[in-house]
Amino acid sequence: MLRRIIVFISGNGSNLQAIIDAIQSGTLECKIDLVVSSKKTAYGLTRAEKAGIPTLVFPLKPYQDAGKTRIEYDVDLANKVKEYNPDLIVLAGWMLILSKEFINHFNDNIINLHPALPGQFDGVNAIQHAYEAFKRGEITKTGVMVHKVIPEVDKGEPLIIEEVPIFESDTLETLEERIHSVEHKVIVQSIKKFLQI
Ligand SMILES: Nc1nc2c(c(=O)[nH]1)N[C@@H](CN(C=O)c1ccc(C(=O)N[C@@H](CCC(=O)O)C(=O)O)cc1)CN2
Ligand SMILES: NCC(=O)N[C@@H]1O[C@H](COP(=O)([O-])[O-])[C@@H](O)[C@H]1O
Repeated sequence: MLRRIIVFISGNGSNLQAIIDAIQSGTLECKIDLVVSSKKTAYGLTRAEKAGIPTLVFPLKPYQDAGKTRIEYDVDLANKVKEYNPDLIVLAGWMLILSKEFINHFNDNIINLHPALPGQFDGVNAIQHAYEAFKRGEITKTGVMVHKVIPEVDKGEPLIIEEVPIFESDTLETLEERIHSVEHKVIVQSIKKFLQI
């Protein structure tokens, strides 16, 4: 029986595309049941639609505008996602912190892709922070990890960690390109490892 995943995005979706491509090439034997986006403008939604994958746009702003809480948002999102009973939820550029009220519905079956080494640059803009730290002479390398999702942001147990070198000749753009290339490989490896497929 094919294992079923749901992919969460908020933007470009190049990592979603890497998963789609791996499935279509037969490298990854699973099915994307749904792509969830926190942004209606996310290009990843176009990628999903082109691949025939159902999408759910679930922005936070209507909740904020209605004076509702992040918990209410998370509970409603969890109830929608639970209907699919996924084997795994993959956060691939999902830019919202999920509360325990969401996480606890899915029995630790949530993983997140983060463009930094464990404990190096948690949160948003990790690649930029790494580049600036390199320019200050504070680090010589960065990396990519996929980790289990727990309430503490980017503190979950890593599944895969891959170091990424930074060169003196790098610009932020060349470093971003190198990191994204590693991400597209690691995200597929992590799904295979987690699902043991
Ligand atoms: N409970 C968890 N939720 C999420 C995790 C996690 O490890 N535990 N990983 C993140 C992904 N992520 C880094 O890898 C990350 C994304 C976004 C933020 C953040 O500060 N978001 C702000 C909004 C920022 C914005 O709108 O630009 C927020 O949620 O208020 C931190 C880390 C996904 N969720
Ligand atoms: N803290 C989470 C975070 O920074 N995630 C990062 O968002 C990008 C999404 O790219 P994509 O939309 O092209 O897949 C990726 O670089 C991913 O590591």
